[in-house]
Amino acid sequence: MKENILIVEDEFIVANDLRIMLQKAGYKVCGIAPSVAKAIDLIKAKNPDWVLLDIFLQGTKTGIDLANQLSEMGIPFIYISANTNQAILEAAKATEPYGFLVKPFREKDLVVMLDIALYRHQQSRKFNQPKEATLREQIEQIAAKTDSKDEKLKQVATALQSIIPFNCLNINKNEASIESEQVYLIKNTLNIFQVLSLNAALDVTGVSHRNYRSWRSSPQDTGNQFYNNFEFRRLKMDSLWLKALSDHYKYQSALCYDIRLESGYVYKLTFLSTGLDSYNKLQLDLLQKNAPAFNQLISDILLKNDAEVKQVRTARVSPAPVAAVSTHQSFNGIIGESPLLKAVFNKINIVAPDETSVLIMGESGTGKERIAQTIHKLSPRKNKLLVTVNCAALPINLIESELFGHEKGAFTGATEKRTGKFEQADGGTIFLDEIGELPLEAQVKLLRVLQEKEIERLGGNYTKKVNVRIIAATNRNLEKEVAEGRFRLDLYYRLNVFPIELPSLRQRKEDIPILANYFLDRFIKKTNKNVTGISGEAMLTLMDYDWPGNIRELEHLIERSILMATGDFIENIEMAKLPSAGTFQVQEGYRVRTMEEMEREHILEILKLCKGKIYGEGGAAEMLNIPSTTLNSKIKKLGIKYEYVK
Ligand SMILES: Nc1ncnc2c1ncn2[C@@H]1O[C@H](COP(=O)(O)OP(=O)(O)OP(=O)(O)O)[C@@H](O)[C@H]1O
Repeated sequence: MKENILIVEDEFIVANDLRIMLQKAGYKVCGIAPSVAKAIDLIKAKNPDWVLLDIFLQGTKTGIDLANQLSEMGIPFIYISANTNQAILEAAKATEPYGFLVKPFREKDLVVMLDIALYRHQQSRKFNQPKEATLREQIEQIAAKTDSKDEKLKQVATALQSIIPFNCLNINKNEASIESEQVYLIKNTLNIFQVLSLNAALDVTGVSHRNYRSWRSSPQDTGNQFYNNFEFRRLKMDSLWLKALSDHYKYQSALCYDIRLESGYVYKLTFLSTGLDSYNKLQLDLLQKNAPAFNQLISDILLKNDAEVKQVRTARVSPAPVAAVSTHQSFNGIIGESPLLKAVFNKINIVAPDETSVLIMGESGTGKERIAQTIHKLSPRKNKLLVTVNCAALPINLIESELFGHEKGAFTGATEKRTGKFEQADGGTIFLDEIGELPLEAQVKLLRVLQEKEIERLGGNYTKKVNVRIIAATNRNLEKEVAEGRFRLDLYYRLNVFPIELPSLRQRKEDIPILANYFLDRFIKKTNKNVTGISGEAMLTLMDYDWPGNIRELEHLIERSILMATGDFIENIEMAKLPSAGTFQVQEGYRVRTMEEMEREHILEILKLCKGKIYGEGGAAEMLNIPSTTLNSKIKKLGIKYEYVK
């Protein structure tokens, strides 16, 4: 039995057409609502599994207002609207729908959109549940320990990082006087959490008790809300204490959430981050879902011990020389302990045992391939092959034959039958690196492998079932590739079921010492140099750099520095010079575009500019100065479709 769907649409004819299409596709339609109020009534009465909703409806409320309520109720939804105004699309996108279908649409588009949406929803349900349970369990375990309250709070702060990254968390009883419970969990430059009482925080920031008391009277009604960038600056104007704290520690965004205890007391959680744009609605939803865990944190840890919170002063410590040691704490060979990386480990643990496709996103050199290897190693497929394909390195005319194989005589030069990478990976995993470089024709075939689990060799007229898990990686923004017609939307949705975003090295600088130490240890074993460590000064140089080449750059730099070192320690670090403007450099991993690709991009750009018009005055043919018949045949040959131009 297919899902029960509610249609929220004020145009009766459109709603009725939709109903007929859905029923034909086997779905049950539990009602049609022309307004948000009616939709809420129907949701209560009929309990739909999904909602299809238009944006502009009868009454004052829009589909976007309803979408926010649907998220709170945990009901997935898809927009169906004729509206393509950018600002409205942005607002709709922020509600995180499972899809957006632009009217008018074909019946086939609706069915495909729903099919993909259902699939993604099933997957996200599967992966979200254990995450919520984990935080509750973790806090339960920490609360049960015999450690001191400060120690427990530090452990909680670390555990929380996988859900909400922050540099400071303030837990504060509403309407608290200066003596009452409030605590600051502050991450210092060495990535260690410190527990500060209010008095200690005042001390560190140099704010007097008198000032604080007078500032406290200023309105603090932050509610459940996030404040990035400009909003954060405005928030600071409302609370001078927040301003003093944030200016001292350089916080630039906040996420506020109120927790009501059974006793009726309300505690305010304020997460602060040094990032400009660190918080979003998704994290507010996560806080809401994890409210019982925070309740427990306050009741079972914060309020358990009435003794004064020990004052710990922050101090900027210059790192001591780091000596190379041969034992490294690692997560299956992935070095690093930053909360951002730990969040990645958490995701790997969740997804590795599953069959789901994984999409790893991150800048070049952040370790995407290493993550793929670890997922394979921790999966039930570990005893089978992990086949790696670098899509960017394949010659464009051989990509399909490389991936799917070919029969003898399939094309000129195909003198032998060839088994493709997918067949080689049968039973195991295929890692498709730089997936954003895959041409559209190969994308269609890849989609087929994902949907039907079968491949077709070039020149073969039969299909073959394959059982392959797909891990893909990209350093491109695939959403942008989709928007520009270079990447198929349906393939993107299929691949993006379980995204893992790898932070750049500059986002997790606290990992630099441990990584540098790891590479140092690895390389000194290979040389006969007597280098035993990195000086504190040299380490500061490493910490101050921005690392455009990420871990790969650090790895090469340490190798070079060992060779250059003259004493026991690496004292001098010579950072690579960035190419000066105007110098053309082919970076590692960069693929030179073929003439055909450049031509395709150029034509697409002009077509967009002419809004798809080919012939006549102001048409693309005129702009490109070629006959429209030539342009037409190029469009066909290059596989440019009308929908890419819109
Ligand atoms: N966390 C880590 N611990 C230790 N070494 C790492 C880690 N991450 C990456 N490396 C090393 O850094 C180098 C670059 O990593 P990798 O090739 O996985 O990056 P990538 O993101 O796939 O790069 P590209 O996008 O250029 O393909 C490799 O030598 C890898 O072994």
